[in-house]
Amino acid sequence: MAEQDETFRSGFACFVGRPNAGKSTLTNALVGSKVVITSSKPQTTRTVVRGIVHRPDAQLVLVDTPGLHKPRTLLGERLNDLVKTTWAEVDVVAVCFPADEKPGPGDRFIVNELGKVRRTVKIAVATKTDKVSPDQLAEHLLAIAELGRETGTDWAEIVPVSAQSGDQVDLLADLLVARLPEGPALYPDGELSDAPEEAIVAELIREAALEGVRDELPHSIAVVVEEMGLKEDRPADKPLLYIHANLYVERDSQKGIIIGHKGSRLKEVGMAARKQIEAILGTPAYLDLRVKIAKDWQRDPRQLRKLGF
Ligand SMILES: Nc1nc2c(ncn2[C@@H]2O[C@H](COP(=O)(O)OP(=O)(O)OP(=O)(O)O)[C@@H](O)[C@H]2O)c(=O)[nH]1
Repeated sequence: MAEQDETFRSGFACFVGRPNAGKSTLTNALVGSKVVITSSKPQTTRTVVRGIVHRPDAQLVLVDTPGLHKPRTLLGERLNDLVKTTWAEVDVVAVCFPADEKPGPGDRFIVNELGKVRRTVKIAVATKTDKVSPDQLAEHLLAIAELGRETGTDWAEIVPVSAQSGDQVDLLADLLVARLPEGPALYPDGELSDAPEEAIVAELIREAALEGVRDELPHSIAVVVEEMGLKEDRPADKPLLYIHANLYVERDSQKGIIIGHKGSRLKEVGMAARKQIEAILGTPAYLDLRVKIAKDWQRDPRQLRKLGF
């Protein structure tokens, strides 16, 4: 009997490519009707969740990064550093090369920079394949492979797709999902439009806190983001997002589980949550996490309101 693979995967991918490469259209094609655009304040976030692909076997979160530019100023350089930080934190980066245009210097620059981010899986996507003949497409795929060789970039896959006709879009989804780590869904299923960033941050902290202790603390945990904003004393090119969040449990014993020996577990929770938050919001973050006891909050309407339920 064939064994069924019941692994659930979740993680982050981003599309990069020169302007007009077809990134947005492809995102929409992958996400389908379930488009989720989280509202975000441009001054606090540099990465935006563009869409979430919900599948029975996986959740793929597509994030946006600002365009990478040839740096002409120090600020430009710092911005590019931020892009690279995001690239390093997502699980897979897909570079889009429109099939109706030859890869050029702009593409080379992006691929070169991406090549410096060693760990992240890179996939090349030949977009807009409906616009070219099979021969032209073959030539295009060879040019992408060649660009990979010249820049020392190891393409995990080279996939031709047409977001317009839908051709190979499912295959691309499969290939992206295959590169995600095993893990639970990061967002609730279904519509999540305009989820405020605070709610996303709270959910990520909650997930991190429950990791590994789900049996001991089934639902007795709530997270409230008390304060969140860019620190004002930072230079514009070195933003730091300050987040103060309270983690509420019901009992003293639960507090002990969350905090761990000499605070070791809480430290891990904070680090794991911070990494996810930074990957989603694209800004380095400082997370001030405190554990509090809200006795029997699950049964107390006043407490529940305070906790945002
Ligand atoms: N024929 C065809 N056109 C496409 C396809 N994908 C995108 N386009 C068109 O190409 C143009 C650019 O597509 P976008 O998805 O906006 O490209 P983008 O990379 O997000 O562009 P920027 O936001 O400028 O970076 C639009 O006019 C799309 O309609 C495709 O698969 N086939």
